[in-house]
Amino acid sequence: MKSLFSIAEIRKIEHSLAETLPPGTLMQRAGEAAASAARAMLSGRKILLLAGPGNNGGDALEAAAILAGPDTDLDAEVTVLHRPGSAPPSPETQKALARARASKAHFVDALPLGRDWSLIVDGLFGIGLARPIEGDMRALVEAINALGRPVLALDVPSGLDADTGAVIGPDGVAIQATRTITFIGNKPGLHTFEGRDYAGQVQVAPLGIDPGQRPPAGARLNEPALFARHLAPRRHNSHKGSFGDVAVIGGARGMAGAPLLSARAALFAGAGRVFVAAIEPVGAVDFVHPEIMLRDAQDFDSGAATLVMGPGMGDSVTAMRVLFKALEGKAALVLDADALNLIADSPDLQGRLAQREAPAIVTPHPLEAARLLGVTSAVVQGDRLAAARELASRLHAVVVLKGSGTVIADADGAVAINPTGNAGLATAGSGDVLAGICGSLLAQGWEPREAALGAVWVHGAAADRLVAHGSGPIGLTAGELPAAARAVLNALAR
Ligand SMILES: NC(=O)C1=CN([C@@H]2O[C@H](COP(=O)(O)OP(=O)(O)OC[C@H]3O[C@@H](n4cnc5c(N)ncnc54)[C@H](OP(=O)(O)O)[C@@H]3O)[C@@H](O)[C@H]2O)[C@@H](O)CC1
Ligand SMILES: Nc1ncnc2c1ncn2[C@@H]1O[C@H](COP(=O)(O)OP(=O)(O)O)[C@@H](O)[C@H]1O
Ligand SMILES: [K+]
Repeated sequence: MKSLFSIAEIRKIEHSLAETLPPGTLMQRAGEAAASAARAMLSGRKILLLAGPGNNGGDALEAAAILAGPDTDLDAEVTVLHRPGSAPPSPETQKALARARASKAHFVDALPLGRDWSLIVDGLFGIGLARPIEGDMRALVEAINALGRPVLALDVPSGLDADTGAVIGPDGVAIQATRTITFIGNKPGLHTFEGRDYAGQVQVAPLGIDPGQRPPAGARLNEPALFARHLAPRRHNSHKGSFGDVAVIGGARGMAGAPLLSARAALFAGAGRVFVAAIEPVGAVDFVHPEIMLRDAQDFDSGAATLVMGPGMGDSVTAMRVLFKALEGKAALVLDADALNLIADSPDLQGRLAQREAPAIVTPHPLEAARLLGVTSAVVQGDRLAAARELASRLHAVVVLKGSGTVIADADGAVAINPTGNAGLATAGSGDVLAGICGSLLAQGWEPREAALGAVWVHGAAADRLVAHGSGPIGLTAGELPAAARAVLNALAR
């Protein structure tokens, strides 16, 4: 189980362990794990360890004591830049400091210039940082980032909020790590918002704590195990009616492409029949995918189809009317883009959505989520997990809050962060494709939460696959995603 622990949850675990383990045990184990991670990353001889005033600094000092200690076989120059605080360090940090001082590690007070570090270990601040990094420390962080050398962050890149993935501000800075070794359990902030960029590769060091001993975490990473039960191979004796109908409603004037992208994605993700009901119809057939049936939204009878509403839908009276009709009806819904903006403007529509019985998945990007919550997008991004949870509970729907490290939340408060995908997805239309995949999986009978988890995972993996084959991240187009998503889904089903 890929649990993600909040800082409060980690502190609780730490307190309960403190009653059974001899003092300093966890810091020693953290130092050992850090030292072996450093050795695995090292190519060269010069290691610089940054040790801050708290226990994160203690971890770095333990690591230095091991790397430069009497038992080491490492042929390396170990330098420690220690920045004590005004308050005395914890007893375990004091012990670590004494051990590091007694080793062959060389202590410096300022960043030595002109040294070509093979590896920098960041033990400035961990989960105890509660205000922006300022003054000398800020200058140090900026100088380290400017060196562009490999950096191993201990627990969390210094300056990053392990709960939210935001750089702690206002006007804060954070260490740009190549790899992060995080202690006891994985943390949400390493996987969403700015976290993925600052943390680099994330490795968990459980410090000898049996995962079964940890209390359940409030969040987790998305993975195929969460939706695998829907991935059974198709029965031979099946027909198009076995895989559901999807109707994409959108396409105002000048926006005809958006619903077509959703529809193609729905088709490639396996829906039996796919319609586009356009607000402003532009043609009788999609010549690239004539499988898609084109209709006029004004008089379209969607029957039992799953509705994907919003791509390029606009805010016309017709758009409003079809949205209202859909909210009145019993169809499973995916609400995206303009459908969300219309709902954000109308407390009545929000109430109707919250009171519906049928499944609904809403897929806002941060600005759409902000409009729905009546806050700014900076507030949403400042705590993406909280925003997604709040929206799911208000709308009584599964919420997919898009962006780097997409957050999936349901009305029961369960939250997952998606690990697949890359910046190639930052291109027009990729959200339309995601909405289409969500609708397709819903139409095929997936439970809403699993449909959202599956769609987001597959959508991101499709982009990763395209990048692996050289079609991105630069210049990746949304139109390439459906075929790649189909390949990912079939590989999973096999
Ligand atoms: N949890 C566990 O079980 C384990 C935890 N372990 C490790 O402990 C880490 C947590 O340690 P921690 O609580 O001592 O906090 P930490 O991140 O070192 O920073 C706090 C220090 O920074 C200071 N300070 C704060 N803000 C500042 C600022 N802007 N500018 C300047 N100073 C600032 C603050 O001082 P003060 O706020 O009092 O001024 C205090 O001195 C955790 O991430 C992990 O690495 C491991 O040993 C294994 C087991
Ligand atoms: N940097 C990124 N890393 C991972 N996924 C991203 C990134 N940027 C965008 N995405 C994904 O791309 C899609 C963009 O959707 P959206 O913003 O609605 O775009 P559009 O409206 O143009 O289709 C979402 O699924 C989002 O999660
Ligand atoms: K750190």
